[in-house]
Amino acid sequence: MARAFLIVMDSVGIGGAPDAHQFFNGTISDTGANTLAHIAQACARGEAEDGRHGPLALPTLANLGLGEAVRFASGEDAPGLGAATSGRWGAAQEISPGKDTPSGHWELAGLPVPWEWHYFPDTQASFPPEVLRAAAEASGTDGVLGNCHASGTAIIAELGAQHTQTGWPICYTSADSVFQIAAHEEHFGLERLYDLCRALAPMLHDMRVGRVIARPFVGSAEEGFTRTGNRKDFAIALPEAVLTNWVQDAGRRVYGVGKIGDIFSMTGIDELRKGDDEHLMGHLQDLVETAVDGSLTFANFVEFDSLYGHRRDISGYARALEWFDAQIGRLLPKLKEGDMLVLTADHGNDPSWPGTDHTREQVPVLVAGTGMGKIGQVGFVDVAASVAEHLGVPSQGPGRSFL
Ligand SMILES: O=P(O)(O)O[C@H]1O[C@H](CO)[C@@H](O)[C@H]1O
Ligand SMILES: [Mn+2]
Ligand SMILES: [Mn+2]
Repeated sequence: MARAFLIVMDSVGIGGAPDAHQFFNGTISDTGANTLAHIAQACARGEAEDGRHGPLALPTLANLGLGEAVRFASGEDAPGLGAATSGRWGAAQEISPGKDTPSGHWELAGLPVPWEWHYFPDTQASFPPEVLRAAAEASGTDGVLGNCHASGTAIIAELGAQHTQTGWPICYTSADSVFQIAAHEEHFGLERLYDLCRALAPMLHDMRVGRVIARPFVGSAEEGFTRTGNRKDFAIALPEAVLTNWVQDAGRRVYGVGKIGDIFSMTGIDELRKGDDEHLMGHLQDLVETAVDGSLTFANFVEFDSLYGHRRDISGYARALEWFDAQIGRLLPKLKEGDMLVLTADHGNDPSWPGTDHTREQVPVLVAGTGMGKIGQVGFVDVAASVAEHLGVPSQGPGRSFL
């Protein structure tokens, strides 16, 4: 029986979103942002030489049609990424009014976000007094630090010492609909940080804030502060059934890999495997060998976004892409008869763009296992419809299969 592997390369956008101009932060819009093309162009110019060298080398993804998808979506060149030779390729546009992880994944799973997210303003005080009061009360402190838009690594460098002295949690946000709380794992306590996030989540979800995110860190003022892998997202619940539910309701098994569990609040997921991207790749390789007939494996590889996109690290992003490409190259020959593997993304995060936020872009849709050729223009929801059709389960969303 057919199996499906749906793999999200977090933030690997390919430019060309027709509504990019609407994503304007008061200084610059996302028009022209192009994560993949700008990385490839920087590599070709010899400007991404940290831990790697030369033009971007993604032979497996290029064979599946990644270079073609970039050129199709945006008209921009992706040097080093030649013509498709083995896969089916297209470019997908998002309609949800958000360029964040939940919006992208929900829509890829067949559900465009049916509401406007609440965003906190990029002003001197980002959060309203009642939210600040609730945060201080729930943490048992006299106040909170931060209360602003920030990069997570920058704000712990700036306020980490004050946090360990006062015990006050660091609350910050971004261009996404998020309320993030950074706190020291030992001084403040990891479980206490999770409890704080859990306590605040209902109030923030009622305001249509998509996620409350625990951002624990360790270290000292002398040695510097570093975030740990114990990040935890408390996401708003999905208002309707999505691909994972459709598959599960048809009596099939659904494997989640990485952040998928958090993003879908575990709805429709039978089994979740977690870890850093290297471990996730091990889980994926294992699932290609062991996932049961008729199953869906839904994976997210987040480090493109979290370690390199937000940090505006072009070399690091290129290294991560080259590592990922080599791993997928090892995995494809292990696919079984009847398997379909789809590679896509949830939004952009152009490391050459000003700021540290996501960028509104189209995303690639690369399909292995169902022949080759151009799919062309599709919507995010069409990914869910296509996976459902491949598995032979009823598609309940607005998408149309491109198979
Ligand atoms: O700068 P850090 O803390 O990594 O924050 C990033 O992580 C958040 C959640 O993915 C995004 O909204 C972005 O702001
Ligand atoms: Mn994302
Ligand atoms: Mn992100």
